Amino acid sequence: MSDWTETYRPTSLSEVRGNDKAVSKLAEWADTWDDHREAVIVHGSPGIGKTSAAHALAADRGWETVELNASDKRTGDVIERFAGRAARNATLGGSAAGGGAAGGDTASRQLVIVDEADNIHGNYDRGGASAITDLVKESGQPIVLIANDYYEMSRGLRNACQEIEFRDVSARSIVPVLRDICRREDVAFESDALERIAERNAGDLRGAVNDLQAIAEGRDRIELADVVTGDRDRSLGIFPFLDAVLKEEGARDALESAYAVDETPDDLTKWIEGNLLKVYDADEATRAYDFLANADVWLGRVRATQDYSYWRYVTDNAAAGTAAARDGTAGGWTRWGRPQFWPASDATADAVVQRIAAAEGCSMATARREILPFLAAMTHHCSPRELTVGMAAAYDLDASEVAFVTGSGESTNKVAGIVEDAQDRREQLLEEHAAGAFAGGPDRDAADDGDAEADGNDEDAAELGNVAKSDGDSDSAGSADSELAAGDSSDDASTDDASTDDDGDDDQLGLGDFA
Ligand SMILES: Nc1ncnc2c1ncn2[C@@H]1O[C@H](COP(=O)(O)OP(=O)(O)OP(=O)(O)O)[C@@H](O)[C@H]1O
Repeated sequence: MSDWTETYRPTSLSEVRGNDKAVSKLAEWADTWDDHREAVIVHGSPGIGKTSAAHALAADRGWETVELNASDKRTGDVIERFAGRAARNATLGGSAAGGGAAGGDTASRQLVIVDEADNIHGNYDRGGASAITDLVKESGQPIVLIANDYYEMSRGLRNACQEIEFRDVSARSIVPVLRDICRREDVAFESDALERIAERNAGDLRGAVNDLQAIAEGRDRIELADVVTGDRDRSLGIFPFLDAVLKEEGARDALESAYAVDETPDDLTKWIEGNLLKVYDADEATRAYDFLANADVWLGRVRATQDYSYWRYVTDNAAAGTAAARDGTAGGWTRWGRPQFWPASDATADAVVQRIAAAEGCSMATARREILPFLAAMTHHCSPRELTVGMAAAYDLDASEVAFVTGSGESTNKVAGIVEDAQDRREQLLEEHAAGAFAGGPDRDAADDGDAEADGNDEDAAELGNVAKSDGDSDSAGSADSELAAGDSSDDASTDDASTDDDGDDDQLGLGDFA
């Protein structure tokens, strides 16, 4: 049987269900392209017809299409070749014509469709999102950028484009599509059954069509009972599973859902752990982490004994426990992400782990397994910001590394601002630190006041930031060091602050310095 989502893909804009306003905006964008020459970002949840609408638009206008995937590194080059400067006077087929760019012969235009455009950052390796923004601005052909998450795209790119939001397709609009397919496939149906399929796919038309096809296989009539049984029988995808455990189901149902997913308990545990904080509040997460810790203990036992019967306790804790830790249910659509620490060979992960291990004096394995997950949980999506800045400063993380730990988009302003502040923080601390060690700069006064904040020896340097020492000790240590510092600094302390900047003693700093 061919894939029904392909067989019944809309071939004209008039066949795209729901989103009438968005569809007419898209048509208007295309028809006025010669006047504005801007790209458009079409965004919304998966499976609601964004890509189909772009193709249908081209078909209606008689335009060729070029479909590119933003997560493919070559996409930037391809856009540059076909839609960038070079395309000003030539069409994709190579004909230097009055087509596309020159206006007039719009029939020979090509519509460039860039899928997963919210993944553009980090994957386009020649200048990142800003380079692609330039290409989009200068494009000689209309470009449709398709994205799930509009705000994952850089502000520059967003500003350079028009925006059209596609909303989830209501169950009411999904049912007629399913009905139509049943008629064309000669499958009889009970209306309740189609309604049930539409409802359980909550706005995702592609999901509904896929479900319909799975249930219709081997049947010439679909009844409600088939759909309900199908609910239990079908192997559950990981995203519906996460919906079930983290948002919708109680412990028992969540456990059954876990059995229906085609993933091993250790992978399931990672998926749950990696996505928990997207929906759980602090209290729920605290309870859930207890269960996940138990799951981890049982995973350890499986590894140690190779007795896979223990897996059931992993699933009990990870699925049923985590579901039980939730206070209520949640709705809406959540962008579930792959667990962050799977690619053990990932270069960014390795760089971060190395930096943590060096700073904390622990092994890479400890940094990877025991520290990194905590940092990720504490700074999820860069919140709280102060702590994230502290972490970035402590381990000298760049934007890709902050993005990796926090799960935020690398090219977002949020991450860029944090990296900048972290850099300032490092410089400031080094300056303060150096000033204390040599008592040269403005901090000299503080040292003289007996604050003892500027103790320059290594031991205390490691504690810098927690240096609110008790008075007893600090007085003598402080004055002794102040004298030493004064002596040391006699050569250069009278010069301006800059002389104290570059001591190169940043290896003395630890996380405590920044948090
Ligand atoms: N609004 C719609 N009208 C008619 N069919 C639709 C609609 N939305 C989705 N479909 C069906 O689902 C399939 C997938 O839709 P499409 O690829 O356009 O979704 P999408 O929103 O681009 O998803 P993604 O963000 O995952 O790329 C289509 O081939 C079609 O069969």
